[in-house]
Amino acid sequence: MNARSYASHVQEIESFGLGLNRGTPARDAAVLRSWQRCIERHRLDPAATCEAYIVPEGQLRVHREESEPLIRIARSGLERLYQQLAGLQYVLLLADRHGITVDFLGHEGDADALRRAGLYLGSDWREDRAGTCAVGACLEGGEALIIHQSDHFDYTHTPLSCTAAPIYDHRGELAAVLDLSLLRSPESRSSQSLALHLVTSTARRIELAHLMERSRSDWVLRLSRSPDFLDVDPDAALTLDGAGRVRGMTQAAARILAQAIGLPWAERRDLLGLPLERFFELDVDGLPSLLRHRLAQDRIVRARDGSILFAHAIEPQRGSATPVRDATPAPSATTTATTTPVPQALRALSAGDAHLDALLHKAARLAPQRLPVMIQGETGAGKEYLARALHAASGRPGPFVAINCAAIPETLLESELFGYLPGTYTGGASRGKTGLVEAAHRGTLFLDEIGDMPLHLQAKLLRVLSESEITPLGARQPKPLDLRVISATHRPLTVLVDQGLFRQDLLFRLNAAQLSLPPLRQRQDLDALIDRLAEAQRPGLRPTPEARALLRTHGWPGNLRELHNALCHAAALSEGPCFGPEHLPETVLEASAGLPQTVATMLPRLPAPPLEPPPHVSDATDPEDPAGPADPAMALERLLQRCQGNVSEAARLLGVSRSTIHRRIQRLALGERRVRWSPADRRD
Ligand SMILES: Nc1ncnc2c1ncn2[C@@H]1O[C@H](COP(=O)(O)OP(=O)(O)OP(=O)(O)O)[C@@H](O)[C@H]1O
Repeated sequence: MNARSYASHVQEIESFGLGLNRGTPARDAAVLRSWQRCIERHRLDPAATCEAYIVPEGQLRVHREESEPLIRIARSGLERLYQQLAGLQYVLLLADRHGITVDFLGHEGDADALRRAGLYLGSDWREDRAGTCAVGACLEGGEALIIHQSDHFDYTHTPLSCTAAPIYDHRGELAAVLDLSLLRSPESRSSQSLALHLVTSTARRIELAHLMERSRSDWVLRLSRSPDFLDVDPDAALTLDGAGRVRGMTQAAARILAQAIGLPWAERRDLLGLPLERFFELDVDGLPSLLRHRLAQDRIVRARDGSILFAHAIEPQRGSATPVRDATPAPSATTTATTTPVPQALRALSAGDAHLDALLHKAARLAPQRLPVMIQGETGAGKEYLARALHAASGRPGPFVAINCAAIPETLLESELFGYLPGTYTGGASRGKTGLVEAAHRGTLFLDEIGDMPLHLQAKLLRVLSESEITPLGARQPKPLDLRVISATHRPLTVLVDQGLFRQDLLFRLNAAQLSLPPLRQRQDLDALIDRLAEAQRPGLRPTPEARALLRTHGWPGNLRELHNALCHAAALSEGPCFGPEHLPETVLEASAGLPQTVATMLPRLPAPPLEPPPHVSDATDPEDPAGPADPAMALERLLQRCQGNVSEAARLLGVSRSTIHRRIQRLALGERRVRWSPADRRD
């Protein structure tokens, strides 16, 4: 500790406490308010220093469980923000309303330093414990702010620069704080202005996503000061019941409503239940005129305080008369007096299919246990989604690490899985490498396509699982490991066991519990799924009756992946609130051949599909055939499109194995990355 700067830090705060330098222009007003609270309300001593505090694991689990719906919704926003800042050493924390970090993204290479500094899962940043800090001060003041270096009250935290924004729930209650922190930062406080902007806009988007998710049976009114990004990234949103009364709002919407009627911000909860016409020259009957079929610049509303806004109304979802879900479970896949409650992460996977709901009840009971689970299902049926939801519902503090055993070349699989010490390999990383198995310590290891794992690695994996410890290549001492394993396969593993290609003892260990996902063609919730996935593409987007008829008729060999792709296609080609048959991919349109004449005549004409693949199909689409298209990535992509993303079908056409196709996908960087881990997961 640098004695001089420690002394001057303490002296500045003590002088402030004595009223000697109040109003100093060098400090932001929010910082001074927090210092004052620390001294007068929390009775903290600036001379006392205290290391960051990480709550015990059991306590963290309770906090994560309580925040689970928010964590799930916030996660993609967090990941996008983290990617935007890649390489800048920022750490992202999501803290709950009690100041406990319930989600975290940071570079695992710095894990020890981050944990010591409190930039870690479970860290407690309440102001009355940690003194002035971004999370604590944001929770107290309810405003976005920067707490830069010596703004911190406790000298221990003065190397950090932290920027935080509040996340409010639909009732206007402060629900969480999003924080962007740096272990080491430039001297100038203004260097964090961009971080302030990013963290504020991400918090706004999380609030919007949260509101949208819980408002399926309500009208949604989105508002912006300018028409430019109104339909894609509005400033604010509120939800209204059938009588036009306010049921929910984002923070920005609460500010607009409060300002419109001159209500102080502190009384924002009183906005709920008031009719739309109290705030605007508009009532519920006027909402249809604000649907997206009109140009954004023509959708103008005037607030009662005279301000002008641009608006976008979204109708309640048809057939979704279900009351709003919050912590309240939906009628299916949910709670009864006698069954385990189904956590939101799992509930989100079903749109009302009875078979799937039963499976999700079983999954909810399995989630908190360490029992290995085997997920079976056709390609694209959502095995990895289910594994992620099991992890989210497990409360395990470590990361979710997914490995596709078919996608990693056999020669690399061992080092990827188990890691190695420095100097083990010529050409290996000089610092050695942490394997993916170890990276999943205290979290969940998802082994996709487990049937493709070579026999000698099966033996090694079995040892790791039986002994709960791992010995990286080149190491003498094993390291203890706390792992939950979920595996998935579309192959009949018992047949592989009979053929001597899969170890029976490993199979017994991996499938202690089984979950079999139904293929999409057997699900009863297809209609609701179509609406949900279309909504995710573009709010309000729906199929025309003809397009819906086609989507219902299609056999969906590529399951949810294929449905997702079809709706991306439809969203990309259509404009306005509806998409028709002409916006669907050809593979779906081909189903029109089997439709009743009345529907078939409404469809666009297509060239007749060939009954057999043309004889040159394997040449023309083989990405490695010199006679094929010049761009192997394009050829492989075309082949996969033709097979609706069905890797088995593509492999059959090319006469190669599924793993070969997976390897080519990876080498040519097509589609999703098949080996994934959260940025926080790697320890090398
Ligand atoms: N519950 C879901 N809701 C929305 N989309 C989903 C869902 N499950 C899966 N998808 C879509 O399907 C795609 C494939 O999902 P996932 O990777 O979980 O399938 P899989 O069964 O593991 O596939 P594979 O066997 O090919 O590895 C996802 O990227 C997503 O687009």
